[in-house]
Amino acid sequence: MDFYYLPLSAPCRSVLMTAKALGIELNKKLLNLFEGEHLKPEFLKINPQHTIPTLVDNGFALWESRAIMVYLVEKYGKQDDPLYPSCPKKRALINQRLYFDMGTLYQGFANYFYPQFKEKKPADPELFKKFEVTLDFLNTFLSESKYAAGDSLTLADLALLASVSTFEAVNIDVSKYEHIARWYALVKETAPGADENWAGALEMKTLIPK
Ligand SMILES: N[C@@H](CCC(=O)N[C@@H](CS)C(=O)NCC(=O)O)C(=O)O
Repeated sequence: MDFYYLPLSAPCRSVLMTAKALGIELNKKLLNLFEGEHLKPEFLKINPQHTIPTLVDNGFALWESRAIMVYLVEKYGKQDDPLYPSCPKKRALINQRLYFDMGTLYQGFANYFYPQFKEKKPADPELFKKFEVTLDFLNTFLSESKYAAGDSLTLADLALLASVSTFEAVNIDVSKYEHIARWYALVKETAPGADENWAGALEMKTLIPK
């Protein structure tokens, strides 16, 4: 399976951790966004939306990290795999966390951080406050269970771990959020592929404005 990615990208890292958890070997292909490789015709043929991560499984191309994660478990995981169990309620909770991670938490971070490195704008305290509201939500979710969506590690933890590692790498302190801090210490040590995730997250430091 070809996997187009960059280590610093949080969505790419969550797929890498999923593959690791499932014991899948990916044929990793670095795609350098900073050099515009994602806009070349050969990549646009695979993914017209030109985003990474992108997976190509025997001619079947898929992008959107959380869709890739779910595909990998459904195609290559165990029956009723604990990463994404078949019980509709358990699955629904995992999906809720995945959509929250994409549309609220990471979006809140991106709204605050991206203008600083993309447009060289100063940090906006109002946008930071809005981002903190999303961290409060995550803290509340994590006060209810050991892992992000119940008593065991699921895809929700892998996606959220990739995001929170990115925050830590760019010096956003989550230690004041009691439940995030407890959960983060746990998954950062124990999630499959956590080391590779952290090594990639550290590359985000290159984007911190000087
Ligand atoms: N929601 C998408 C986000 C993908 C995304 O925006 N990836 C960035 C890198 S982290 C990218 O490919 N940017 C290049 C572009 O959008 O042209 C996912 O989770 O896969």
